[in-house]
Amino acid sequence: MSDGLQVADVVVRYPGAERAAVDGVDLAVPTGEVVALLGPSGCGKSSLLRAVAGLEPLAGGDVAWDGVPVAGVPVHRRGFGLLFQDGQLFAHRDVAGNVAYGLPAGVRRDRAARTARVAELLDLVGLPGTQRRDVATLSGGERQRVALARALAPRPRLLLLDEPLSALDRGLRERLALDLRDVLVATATTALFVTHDQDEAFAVADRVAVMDAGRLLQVASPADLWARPASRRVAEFLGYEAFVPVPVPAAGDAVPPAVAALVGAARSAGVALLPAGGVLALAAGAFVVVPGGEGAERGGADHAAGAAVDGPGSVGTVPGAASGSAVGGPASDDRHHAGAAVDGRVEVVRSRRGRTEVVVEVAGVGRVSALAPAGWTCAAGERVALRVDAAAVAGLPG
Ligand SMILES: Nc1ncnc2c1ncn2[C@@H]1O[C@H](COP(=O)(O)OP(=O)(O)OP(=O)(O)O)[C@@H](O)[C@H]1O
Repeated sequence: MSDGLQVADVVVRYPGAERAAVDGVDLAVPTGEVVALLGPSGCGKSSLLRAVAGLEPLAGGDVAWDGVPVAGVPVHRRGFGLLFQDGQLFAHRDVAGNVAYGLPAGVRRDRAARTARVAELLDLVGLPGTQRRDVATLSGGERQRVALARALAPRPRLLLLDEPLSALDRGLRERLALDLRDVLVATATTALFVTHDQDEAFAVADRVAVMDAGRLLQVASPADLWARPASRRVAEFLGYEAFVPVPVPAAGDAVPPAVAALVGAARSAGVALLPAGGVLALAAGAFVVVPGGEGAERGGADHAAGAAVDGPGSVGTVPGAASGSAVGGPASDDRHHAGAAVDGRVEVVRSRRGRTEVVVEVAGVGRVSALAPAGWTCAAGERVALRVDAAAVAGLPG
C-alpha cells in the first residue's frame, strides 16, 4: 500500500465550464515529501489543491491518504492543513491566540501545554517572543509566518499551501521560501504547495509537478526537471528562452558556429544525448560574455570556415577550421574553446543585481540573454565574444 497522498485520475469541472479545470491528474506525495504544483495562471493548480482539501467536489477519480479514499470525509476531518495567500488571521486575537486556535482541543485547554507549544511554533517560524503582538501591527511576511505556525499547530498529516508567499514583495518571498522549506523539513511535514513562480517551487519542493491546461506535464526533482525538461512547453515554463534544433547529420551541411559550439559544449558536459532532430533549450546564461574579445579572434577562423555535422546528433568543424577552436568533436571536451568560436550583437544592456546582462542576437540561435563578468559593461550595437555555459543548456526531444 502506498503511503501519503494519492491523487488518481482526478477531474474537477465547474458548472457551465467548457473544459475541465483539472483533467485526469495522477500524483503521489509520499509522507515527508514536499511537492510543488507549478503552472501558469488558470492551469488548474488551485482547483486540484482544493479538490484534495475537499473544497471542490471530484467530477472523476479518487483522492486517498495511505490508500484510504477521503472523498466522503468532510474537509475538517481529513487531517489536512490549509494555508492561503492571505493567511486570514483573526484580527481580534493576538499572535498567541491565532496560533493557539490551531492546537488540538486537549492542548488548548491545558494552559502550560498551550503556552509551551505556541512558543515552540513561534520559534520555529522565526517569531519568538511575539505572543502578545496585535496581528494588525505585523508586516505581511510576519502575518504569513503566524499563519504558517497556526496551520502547523495541529500537526496536519498533509499541509496544503496555495500561493502562500505571492502577496509579498520579491526579496521577502525569496527569503521566506527558504525559511518555509526549513520549517517543513524540520517538522517532517508532507506538503503540496501551489505556485506560479519557478524559483519558489525550486526553493521549497523536493519534487515539482508542472501543470498546464488541467494536466500534469512532468513531475521531477528540481535538478532533474531543470536538466531534462520533458517538452518544450515545460522548458518554456521553467524559463528556457531559446530553442535550437540539433542539426540533422548530413555530411557537408554548414552549421552556424554558435550551434556547433552549443552542441559541442552540451555533449562535453554530458547533457542528455541529443538525438538527431532533437532540440537544445537555452536558459539565460547559456552564453557568457568573454571580455576583451579574445574569443572572437579565435572564433574568426571558425566563423570563416563554418562547421559541419559529423555524425548522428553530433557536430564538428569542417576540415581546415582552426583545431584550437574545434567544437563538438570527440577530441574536444573544452567548453571554453567551444564557446570562444561565437560572437553576437548586443541589442539590450541591462543590470541585474549589480551585474551586467545583455540580450544578444547570435547567428543561428536568435536572441538570448548572456551574462557578463562582474564589472564589465558595453553599449547596444557592439559585437561581443561569447562562450557557452552548458549548465544552462538542456536537450529536448524533437
Ligand atoms: N469557482 C469557479 N467557477 C468556475 N470556474 C472556475 C472556478 N474556479 C476556477 N475556475 C476556472 O478553472 C480554471 C482553473 O482555475 P484555477 O484557479 O484552478 O487555476 P490556477 O492555476 O490556480 O490559477 P491562478 O494561478 O491564477 O490562481 C480557470 O479557467 C478558472 O477560470
